[in-house]
Amino acid sequence: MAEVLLSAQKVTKRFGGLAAVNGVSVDLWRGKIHAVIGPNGAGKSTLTNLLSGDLPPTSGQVLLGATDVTGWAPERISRQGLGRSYQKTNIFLPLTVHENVRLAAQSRDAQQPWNPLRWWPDTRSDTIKNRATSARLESAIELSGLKDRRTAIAGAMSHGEQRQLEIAMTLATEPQVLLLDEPLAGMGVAEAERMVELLQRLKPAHAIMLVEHDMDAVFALADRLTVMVNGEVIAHGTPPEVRADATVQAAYLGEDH
Ligand SMILES: Nc1ncnc2c1ncn2[C@@H]1O[C@H](COP(=O)(O)OP(=O)(O)OP(=O)(O)O)[C@@H](O)[C@H]1O
Repeated sequence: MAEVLLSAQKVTKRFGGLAAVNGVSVDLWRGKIHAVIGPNGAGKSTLTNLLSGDLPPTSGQVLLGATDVTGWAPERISRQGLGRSYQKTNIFLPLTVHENVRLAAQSRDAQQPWNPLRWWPDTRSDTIKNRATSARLESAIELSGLKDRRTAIAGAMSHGEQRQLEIAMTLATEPQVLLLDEPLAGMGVAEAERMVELLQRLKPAHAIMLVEHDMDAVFALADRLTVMVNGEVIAHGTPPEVRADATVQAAYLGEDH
């Protein structure tokens, strides 16, 4: 049976007098893609930041599995199993695909200060740790579809491949929950199709929240949608339910969808 891996309950974020996110609740299920859509300034990025710990909520609660992570630092939430990609690429351009993903995989080890084996150089435990890191690294490269590009310099790759690499780096930390902020932004048709395939590959093992402006991709991928306008949820449901919603039609989707 599918499980809820992340539950945001009535989260609110105020910036002075502005409620950028106002009492929003979202459940993310393993094996499901939950898209959050809305016009510019609707609060989608702010909501993502509240779930990842990049911003503390003014009120409300965020549960990761059974753990209340409200107010935790992003690194701690990441260790607890949440990975996110950002709108702006986070990769090291002079390094290869392999080197970038290795850094991300190693960052997971470096994030375990309580692990006494971490300080033991050249021992069997070190070898075991390195093997675990390598396994994470290889599976992230494979899953992201970059197996044949492992020696490519990141800065010389296409925009679409750079976004794939960013997802590979997120996967190297072995997240259960993935928050993806506009993974298709700026892509051509072929690149967007490749990214849609990648998201479909990631779906079975992860709970995914997708913030995306490309409505064709959203309606092709999403199991559930939340529609935000001015920080508020104006509709939520399955793609057919949302498409048929008169408020959504008027406020956002227009007549094309
Ligand atoms: N750090 C901040 N300080 C003050 N206001 C902010 C801050 N971050 C966001 N806002 C405001 O909060 C509202 C929601 O912004 P947000 O970036 O979350 O929207 P969005 O739906 O992600 O938009 P877009 O689709 O353009 O990325 C906007 O009015 C924005 O100006």
